[in-house]
Amino acid sequence: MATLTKGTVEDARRPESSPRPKGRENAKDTLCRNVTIYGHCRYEDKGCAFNHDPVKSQPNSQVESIKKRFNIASPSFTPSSLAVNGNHATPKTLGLSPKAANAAPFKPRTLTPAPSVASSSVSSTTASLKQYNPNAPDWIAPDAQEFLPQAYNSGEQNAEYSQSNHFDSYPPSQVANAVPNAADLHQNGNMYTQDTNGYGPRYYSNHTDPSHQLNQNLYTPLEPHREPSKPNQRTAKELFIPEDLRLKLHARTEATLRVFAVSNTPTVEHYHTLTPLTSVNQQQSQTLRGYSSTIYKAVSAKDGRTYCLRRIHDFRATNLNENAIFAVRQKWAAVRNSNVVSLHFAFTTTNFDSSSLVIVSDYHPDSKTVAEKHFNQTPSRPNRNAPPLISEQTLWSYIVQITNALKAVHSAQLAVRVIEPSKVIVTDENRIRLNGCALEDLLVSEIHDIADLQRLDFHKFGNFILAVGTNNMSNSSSRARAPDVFAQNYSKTSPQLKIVVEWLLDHDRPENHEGIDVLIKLISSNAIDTFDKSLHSNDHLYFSLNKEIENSRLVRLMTKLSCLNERPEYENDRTYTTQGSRAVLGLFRDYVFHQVDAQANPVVDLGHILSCLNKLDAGIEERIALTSRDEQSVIVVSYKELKGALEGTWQELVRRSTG
Ligand SMILES: Nc1ncnc2c1ncn2[C@@H]1O[C@H](COP(=O)(O)OP(=O)(O)OP(=O)(O)O)[C@@H](O)[C@H]1O
Repeated sequence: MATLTKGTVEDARRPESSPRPKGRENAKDTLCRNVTIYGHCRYEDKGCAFNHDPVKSQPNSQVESIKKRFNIASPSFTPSSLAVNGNHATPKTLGLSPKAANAAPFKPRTLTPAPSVASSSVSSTTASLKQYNPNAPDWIAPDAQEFLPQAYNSGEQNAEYSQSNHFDSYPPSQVANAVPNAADLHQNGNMYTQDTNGYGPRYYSNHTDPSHQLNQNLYTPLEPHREPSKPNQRTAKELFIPEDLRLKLHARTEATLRVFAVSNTPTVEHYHTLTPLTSVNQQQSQTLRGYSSTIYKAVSAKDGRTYCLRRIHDFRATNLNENAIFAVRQKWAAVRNSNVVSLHFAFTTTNFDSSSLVIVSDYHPDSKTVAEKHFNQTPSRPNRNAPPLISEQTLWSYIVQITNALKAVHSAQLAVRVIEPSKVIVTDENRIRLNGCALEDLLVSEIHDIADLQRLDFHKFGNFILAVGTNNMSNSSSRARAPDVFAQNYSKTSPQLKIVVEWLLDHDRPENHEGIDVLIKLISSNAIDTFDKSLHSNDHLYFSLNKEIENSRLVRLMTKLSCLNERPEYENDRTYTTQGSRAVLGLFRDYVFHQVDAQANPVVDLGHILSCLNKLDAGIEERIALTSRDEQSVIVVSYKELKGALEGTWQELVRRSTG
């Protein structure tokens, strides 16, 4: 890296001018500045009196020493104008320090052997500084661990990650405060104790040669092949999560956070901020064994998560089936299946205006019941007699998912008992979950044989498919005709569908003992199709996640830069951000974010910003010229050096932080 301070920048800005030494006596011993700056001097053969051979001008050991001393840590680099908190500081205050000015020829005073570049360390750097100027301030940041690619070895990878806490610079306690459930993240993913910017080893074991270094500063297009768009057709959106996915996740966040400004709902047990999800009309319907019910989302004071509370109105404690309450806590809470809404526990309360039974389950934001999704008549579908048919593919997907749910429930020696379009919720595109589990058990205290209840689950499952496939969830007389209507709708395209529905409906006969495994065989071919689609969608999410990894490392990087830049109050040192590594980082911030054009209009170029930050994060060898705002100081620095400066300064800050 070349550091050009006020003394030298004059020459740097004068296009390769002939040097004008004042005293020519010792000129032959002095290395020509054009050689220092440009690598050669045009006036070498035209009478320039200075020395043009760096090797001759210095004893061998000193050449390396010079290189080393003129680096980002060199005390002579103090930009003459670096803004403090956005204000342009006066060049006088922040200009070239007198000590640095004394160092103009960059000539070592003593001819001691220089330490090798490879073994640079705090002490060696400081030592060379002392040779250069014994009075140089010791503000140099401690050397950071440079990005040194390691041989990739999956077995050792985790060990390395867990040990390399020197990269982890975010104090865990602060993260825990900022991110809810950070403790879980620590346990499960050790997410915040890894290499800060997400860089661990990226080498394959047979590619240990550093010349095979990967371009880690580039976004990695992992998606499957598609027609490449022209550069002018590319948009910033391609760098981020797909718009439809973003909107979907955003809608979920909104649904979770949305509450009424004024609410008179009470707090029950440790659940507060109860917000009804059921409309008033829905509350009045008494579809649950004559009880009316209301669904709330509520926040648990214990863990801060949002749960779903189903309140059964006017439920007398004397009707309570204690065995069922116990089963919810013990058995149902243990059923964890991707197609069942997980139950947690149930309790009675008098905190509402009447005594109530409350069942606590997982909350799935922005979900609808199957009835709401498929049976609602809308103005766009005025012909009630001919609602659009649900596709065969969706129907198979529902069958496979409910079979998966029943497999888990029946294996736990339980029965669902309520499988209706209003008690199955759609939580994503065609993703359904049984939402009526344990309801009947809690509301009715009759004791039944579990095998009978499981058999009836199949029959109810068959009725559910009929209702969805015929777009009819109404009374039993129309249900009687449902199999024929269903057959008309689907038998031509999928005879197997008819066979499965008939098999399910046949379970109203007590002597039918065929269980879930027979059903799984019947639907196996379609289960494979559904599985394949699910894997495809999983892949798609991974592609999106990959982009977010690239972006999240930049957030961490920007967090560091923001913490380091402009800290005039730090240790009461108003010059903290205006010297050495911090000053260079300040210039880099200007270079990345505060670009202007020739007319001083701001240039906002996302591509430039992302590319610079990625290069910094990867610490590549590419060099850039950073210029102070008053254009009086220029420093040529590589991203690798910038990264070292950033990490070192950050480590220093974290060590001193009280967090
Ligand atoms: N666990 C849950 N997470 C998120 N939303 C839910 C959950 N359970 C139900 N909901 C939503 O609450 C609303 C009401 O659900 P509910 O099960 O009471 O259906 P319903 O049509 O009102 O049935 P009923 O008329 O039998 O009470 C629906 O919009 C549903 O999507």
